[in-house]
This record gives sequence, structure tokens and C-alpha cells, in this order.
Amino acid sequence: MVEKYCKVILIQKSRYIDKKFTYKTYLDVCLGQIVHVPFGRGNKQLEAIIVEIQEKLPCDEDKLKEIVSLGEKTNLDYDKIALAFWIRDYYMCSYLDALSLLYPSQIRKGSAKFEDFVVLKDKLALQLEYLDLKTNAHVKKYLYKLILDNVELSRDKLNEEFKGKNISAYINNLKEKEIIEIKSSRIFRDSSNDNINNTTYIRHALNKEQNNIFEEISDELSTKNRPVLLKGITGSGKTEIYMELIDKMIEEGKGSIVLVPEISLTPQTIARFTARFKAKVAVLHSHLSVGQRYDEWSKIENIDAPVVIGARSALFAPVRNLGLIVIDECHEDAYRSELNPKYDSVEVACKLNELQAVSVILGSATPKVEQYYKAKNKEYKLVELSKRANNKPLPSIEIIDMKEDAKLGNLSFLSFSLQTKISSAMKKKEQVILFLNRRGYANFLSCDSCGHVPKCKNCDISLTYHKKNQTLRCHYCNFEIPFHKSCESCNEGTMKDIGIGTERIEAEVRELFPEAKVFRMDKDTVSRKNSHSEILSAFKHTKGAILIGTQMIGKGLDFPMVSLVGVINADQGLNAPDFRSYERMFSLIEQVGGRAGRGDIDGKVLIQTFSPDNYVLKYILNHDFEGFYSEEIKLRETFNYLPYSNIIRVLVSSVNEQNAANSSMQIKDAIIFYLKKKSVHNVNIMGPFPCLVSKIENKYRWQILIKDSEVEIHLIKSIINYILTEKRSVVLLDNVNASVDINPINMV
Ligand SMILES: Nc1ncnc2c1ncn2[C@@H]1O[C@H](COP(=O)(O)OP(=O)(O)OP(=O)(O)O)[C@@H](O)[C@H]1O
Ligand SMILES: [Zn+2]
Repeated sequence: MVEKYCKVILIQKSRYIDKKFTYKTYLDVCLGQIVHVPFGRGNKQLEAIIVEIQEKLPCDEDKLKEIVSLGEKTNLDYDKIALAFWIRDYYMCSYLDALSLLYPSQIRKGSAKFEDFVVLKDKLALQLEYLDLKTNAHVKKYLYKLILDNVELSRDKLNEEFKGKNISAYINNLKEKEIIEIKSSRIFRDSSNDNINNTTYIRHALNKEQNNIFEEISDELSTKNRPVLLKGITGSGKTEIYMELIDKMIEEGKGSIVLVPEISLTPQTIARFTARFKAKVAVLHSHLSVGQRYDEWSKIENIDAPVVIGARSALFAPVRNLGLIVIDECHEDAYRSELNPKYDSVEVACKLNELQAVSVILGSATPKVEQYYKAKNKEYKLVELSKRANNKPLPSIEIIDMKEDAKLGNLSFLSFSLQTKISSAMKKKEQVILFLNRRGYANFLSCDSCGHVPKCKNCDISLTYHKKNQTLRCHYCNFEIPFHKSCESCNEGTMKDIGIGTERIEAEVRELFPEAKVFRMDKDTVSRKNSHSEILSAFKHTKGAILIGTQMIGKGLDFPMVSLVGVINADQGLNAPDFRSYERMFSLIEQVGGRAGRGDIDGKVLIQTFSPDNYVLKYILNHDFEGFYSEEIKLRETFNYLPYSNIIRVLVSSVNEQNAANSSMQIKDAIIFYLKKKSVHNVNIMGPFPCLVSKIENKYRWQILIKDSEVEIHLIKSIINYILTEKRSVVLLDNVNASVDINPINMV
């Protein structure tokens, strides 16, 4: 028997043993297989995944231990393992975290479901038995009839049908006589969404502009195959082009993956795909049970040229012969994981393009500045759709200075102008969308006597007032306390509400427009399964309706009756300490505004602001992405932000504040020490300092920010990696955790 040498990754959470270990074996192993290995001095048996197999003895390894036994085989092949290793290096996570993306523990835990079926073997014999039955043998008669009428009957369904009656004896009797047999078959758990399946879809032939773009993309994919950035204004018909490309893949026998920012927010888009590609489609919802997810995965493995639709993790679905990845609304932050590994689906997809020549299409009306920069620099192929599919113009935009309104004595959160436009839309039975990216009634409460602001007991954040439930709620950890009108701190003052949320806008709109049908869509109204699509479908079918919502309503909605979109507060989020805040403002407003005027009626967007001179608004006014980009990229260059440099954020957290602070100091010292050893002195290291939200869920949070403009990012990363694994016990005090984020989207 030949001896083989396997490098394995232990299935253990500890960062200390996040390395490849070599074992020898005489067993018949394969790559990606789970094995049991002896580990440590006590030779404790642990599970591990094989990531490399060699036939030659690695020279630096003597006295190798031997694999004890074999476990299940997985879908992890050479390509997948290579991708996981890249993810580990790039995003600085553990091997196990990276491998778990491609072989999730949920899939590991799941199992196929089997059910017993009654199968008719001898029809004639059963017919004879049936004729012999006594007239009052009702149960038996009904049972025999069912079996005669159906080729196969699920045993569970039969039990349900004959609830309370024992039919086992009858079935056993037929089995003994060899009239029927019992067969066990695999069944797939139902994971479909009724609202999605009931939608009708009309297939459009591509118009001339779409067709040109389709040809251009096809050309690129068949020759150079760089990632393609499809920049198309809202309503330009990007989705139709994706579908045409997918059709092409199917013809070639290749599978496709379509990523959408959030499955539940895009029922319309999913419905279009399901209606067009039918049984080829597998939808990976985020709320699938372990069993349902397991079944969807095996379905995907077994469909020829499947079309998988899902949120960011669907990128790792087990599609055989993957040909195309489409990332719709590629500017969305949702493509970035905030849990370890903190990967970015767009970057990983582009890596797949490089490693495995998978075609990648990134679609957006407002790509991220760094994405557009890559397209301009020919790293991506840039193609543009500049007209709406139905040739209608983009909605016209008006900016409302709320300071002027206040001078006129308007105390409402809706400007006079917006009120007038809403009422005219209501008279014409058109529809209106009002956008405010904050839920709840008021941002927070403050005592009018002592100024006390109720805060979360677990997080360093003020509580948001939810009027309907009369509660104060933490939007980070959901901690809740009942609302009291009088101040609990000074016992004298009264609590006043400050700022606005969607709940308050809803109340105001109902008061101002009592005739209108009002819908609200935010995290508080969509907690139930399917409630997103229920609200959207109700809105769609109601004339003269107003939909109020957070960023949830900005994605992919295509309602022809919407003539007016109101942005309640354009200034929101602009003061966040984040270099991306202008870019976010531009794309949010452009996207939400893009919901107006998609049908035959002209669209209008009203933007309320207290700072009408903000330069971003100037570009929004003319739908001028190009202008916005050229101004923004200059700022990025001046201040040395992405794409001109990378930011590495080391986040250190602990229940003990002092330990978090001290550990982050030690990490920083260690980074400087090792950089000096490499004779590197000019790295820009900021901090450590407490995060903007300095405590979440009882954990104190400190951070170090490193900007690499001069030095190779690989060097800094490898140093941090070394410190957080090899020197972990030295730099991290008790109960302290550290994680790394490359170019984080969230800096709080
Ligand atoms: N060739 C066509 N002929 C007629 N109608 C079309 C055509 N292509 C697309 N449409 C329609 O135009 C509308 C917009 O198309 P689609 O949703 O694909 O655009 P989009 O660019 O993905 O939009 P957004 O980014 O704003 O969500 C849809 O109602 C779609 O059915
Ligand atoms: Zn909290």
C-alpha cells in the first residue's frame, strides 16, 4: 500500500491552531474529505479537512502521526480550496472560516430526508380484493381506492388522510400478499415562496440599445473575459440583459449565479427569474431551515446549468460548471460580510474571474467610486445603458430648502411643496413613495428639564422611541424598555422626542391625507416571513397609495403607477465619520428616485434638505454620476482614500474595557516593532482609540486604523496575521477578541 501525506485543517475554532498540519495515511483519501486525526500530546481525536495530498514525504516532516479514520466526502475540490486560501490571506480570517463559506456548517449538519412510499405492484389482485370488501368496510375501501388511483403514495400523507384510524395492519397485510411494496425515497423540503411563484412575467425582446450592450458583453466574455461593469440608469433594463446572458450560458450547459442585495427585498426581480427559468432556478433565502438549505444545495448540485439566486453567500453555492456570476446593484454594502470572514462578494467574484475564468457582470446605476475607477482603468470592461427601456426620461428633480419652509411657519416634516405634490398625485390616483432612512418614531428622547437621554444598558447608543408599542428600543441589540412620559433621571422634566423616523412620517401622512392608503416598510413592519412581498404586492395593486420606507424600498422596485418620490431628509448620514457618506447619499437618492416615472406617467423627485448647497445635490439634480465621480475621485486622491490607499481596521473588543484598551496598545506596539524589523517606518497608524459606538452588547470596542499608501499591503497584513496567531497569547489579554477588516464599509 502506498503511503500518502495529507495536509489538513482542524475543525476547531481556536486561532492558535489555525495552520496546516501534516499526517500520513495508507487509507484511500480524497481532497476535501473529513478525517479524524490524533492531536497534541494527549493525541486527542479531532476532526479535520484534507486540503492537500502528496505522495512524496515532505522533507521537513519526520515522525508524522497517522490519520485514524475517514469521515464524509465534501464538495471541496482543488479550485474551491484554492479560493478559500485566497480568502483567508486576503481577508485575514482563519482557514476554517474561509473553508466554511464553501462548505457551511449548516450543510454539514443537514441531511437528506427520506419518506416511505406505498407502491402498487399487482393492480389486478388489489382490484379483486377491493371487490371482495364488505359494504361497511369504509376505511379499507377508501384506502384501496386511493392506492388503485395513485402510482405512489407517501406513507406520511396517508397517515394524515386517515388521521386517528390505524391503517398499518391493512397496509402490512397487502404487503405480505405482495400486492404492494414499501419503498423509501428521497423527498425535497419545500422552500418556495407563494408570493413569488404567483407572479406573471412578460418576456421582452431586447431593444436596440440593450441588444448592442448584450453583443458587446458577449464579445468581451468570449475573448478577454475581464469582469464587466454594466452601468445602466434606473429602469434601463439591466435585468433583461442578465437574463439573456444566462440563456446563453444554459445553451452552453453552464450554470449561473445571480446575487441580489437581499432576497426578501427583491421579490419582483426573483419572480422574473423564476418565471423565465422555471425549474432551473434555485433561490437561497436567508431564512431557510437547515433541512431546506441542505435540499436546495443538493438540488443545485443536480440541476444541469442551474440559475441560483441569492444574497452574498449564494456566491459559494455548489454550481457544477459555473459560467457566469451576475451581481446586481453591485454598489450595495450588503455584498460585504460584517461577520468573519469579512469578505466582499464583488471582490471574490472578480477573483473567480481571474482564477477560474468565470464571467462576471457587475450591474448598477451608481457603482462605487472604486468600482468605477477600476472600469475607467480598464481593469473592468465598462458598458453603459443611458436610456430607460421604455424611452421615458428619468424623473425630474427638485430640491426643497427646509430652512425656507420653516421661515414660512411650516412645522411639519413634509414641506409645503411636497404636501401639494402628494395631494395632486392622490387626486389623480397615482402612487407616491416617501423615503426616510430611519425607523421608529423619534431618533431619541431627551428630558426638557435635565437633558437626560435614555441609553441602552448594553450598548453606547441612545434608545429609539417606538410610539406604537410605547417602547424605547436599541437598534443594535434590541434591548427594550417601556416608555415613561416623565424623566426617570430628575423626576421633574418631561421626555421630548427629537428627530424623525418612518413611524412618525406615517402618522403625519395619515393625518394630512386621511383618504390615502398608507403602507410602511421598514424593519419593524416586515418581521414576519413573506411580509415584504405582501406589503409590496398590496401597494402595487392599490391606486392612490403612499409607501413610506427605509432603504428597503430603494431596491429594484418596478411600479408603473409611482409618479412622485419624496426624500424626507437628504442630509441624513452626511455627518457620519466615513469617507463613503457622499457616495452613499448619491446612490441612495438616485436609486430611490429611480422608482418614479417608470410607467407611462412622468416621474418627479422632491428632495428635502437643510443644506441645499451641498455639492452632491448639484449632481443629483442632473442625474450626473460622471460629474459626481470626477469630483469625488479628486477628493479621494487628495485625502488618500480608496482606491488610492487601503484601510486596515483592527477591531479589539472585550467585556473588560481596560483589557480592550491595553490589548490594542500592545497590538499597535507589536505592529510597529515588526515593521521596524523590516526597516519600514512610514506607515500611517492611527489609534488605538475607542470606536464611535464604544460599546455594543456589553463589549467595549477599540480600534487601530492603518492606511497603506506607501508600503505593500501584503507586508502589513502578514505582520498582523503573525501577531494575531503566533503572538496571540502575548498581545491579547483575557477575554479579548481581535478581528481585522480590509477597507471596512462600516466605521462605527
Ligand atoms: N426591451 C424591453 N422592452 C420593453 N420593456 C422592457 C424592456 N426591457 C426592460 N423592460 C421593462 O422596463 C422596466 C425596467 O427594466 P429592468 O427592471 O430590467 O431595469 P433595471 O435597469 O434592472 O432597473 P433598476 O436598476 O432601476 O431596478 C421593467 O418593467 C421591464 O419589464
Ligand atoms: Zn443595545
